[in-house]
Amino acid sequence: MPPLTRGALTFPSPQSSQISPYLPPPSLSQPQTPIHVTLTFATSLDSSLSLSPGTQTLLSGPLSKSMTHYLRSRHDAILIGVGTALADNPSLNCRISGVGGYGGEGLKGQPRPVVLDPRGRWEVGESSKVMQLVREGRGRAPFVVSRVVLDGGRRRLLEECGGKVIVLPAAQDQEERKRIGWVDILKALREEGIKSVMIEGGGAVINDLLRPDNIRLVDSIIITIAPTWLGKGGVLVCPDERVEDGVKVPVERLKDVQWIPLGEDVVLCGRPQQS
Ligand SMILES: NC(=O)c1ccc[n+]([C@@H]2O[C@H](COP(=O)([O-])OP(=O)(O)OC[C@H]3O[C@@H](n4cnc5c(N)ncnc54)[C@H](O)[C@@H]3O)[C@@H](O)[C@H]2O)c1
Ligand SMILES: Nc1nc(=O)c(N)c(NC[C@H](O)[C@H](O)[C@H](O)COP(=O)(O)O)[nH]1
Repeated sequence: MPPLTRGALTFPSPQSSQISPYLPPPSLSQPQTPIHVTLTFATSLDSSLSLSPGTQTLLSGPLSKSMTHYLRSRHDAILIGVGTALADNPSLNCRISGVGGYGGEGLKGQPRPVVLDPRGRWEVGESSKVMQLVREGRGRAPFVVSRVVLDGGRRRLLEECGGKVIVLPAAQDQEERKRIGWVDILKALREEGIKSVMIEGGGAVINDLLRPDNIRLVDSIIITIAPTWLGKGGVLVCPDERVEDGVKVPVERLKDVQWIPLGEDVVLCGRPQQS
């Protein structure tokens, strides 16, 4: 057991064993289709991710927060939408004791941050926590997935520290041309050597992944439910309704379900029926 380092977290092994079956195996020899995807987020009892768009709301208690960092240690990459990058200025590193920067060697165990930013809205600058952690040797440089080539300044800043911009075309077969297809996004990550990704949100990203044509790409879903209501006006997890032959049907129901109490929160693990 490495010595506890400043800010390092631990996650108890009884709970990590319960969650492990939903995570990518430690060495993914068989390429997944195209990679292992875990969708994970924290929600209130009224299905809100935050009090309002553009604000960060702490929902997870200390134990479920540690779980998130355990999940981060078990994936090659963490992906968020640009709305979350702008609202939260997140660190997107792993702070579990024993990973690189937290008692471990180099950047071992640190996931690659990926920001889905189709129009290049994220300012990758000195004030970004992700970049501060890169400088401190406590996190990897981010990849930005975009439809546009970022300006030279931002591109250089990213590339100098090992990050990059991945430019992908807009989706062809979806009604919203602003989107990038998830198959294309996952394939591009696979080409970068990433075999597993945890997708942390926010609302637009989660609701997009819950569409019938996208949910089949998700291997596992791990949701922290906090004992609080945030009220109207929050950022909701509420995908578009699903209609088949003119009749409304459930969007999705999970299989292989487990409920794991973690402090005052409960964590729901499951797999989509269609994955
Ligand atoms: N509780 C949690 O676990 C949690 C997790 C993440 C974020 N949040 C909260 O969610 C809020 C942000 O959510 P949001 O919905 O505003 O933003 P978001 O993070 O979902 O980002 C939305 C943006 O992502 C891009 N995007 C999404 N899908 C895309 C696709 N298929 N192709 C191309 N681009 C795509 C678009 O630019 C879109 O505007 C914040 O308040 C944040 O604090 C909470
Ligand atoms: N598990 C979880 N519980 C929460 O209560 C909450 N607000 C988030 N939000 C997820 C989102 O991705 C945030 O941006 C990161 O949780 C910021 O966390 P870091 O700075 O990277 O530790 N996630």
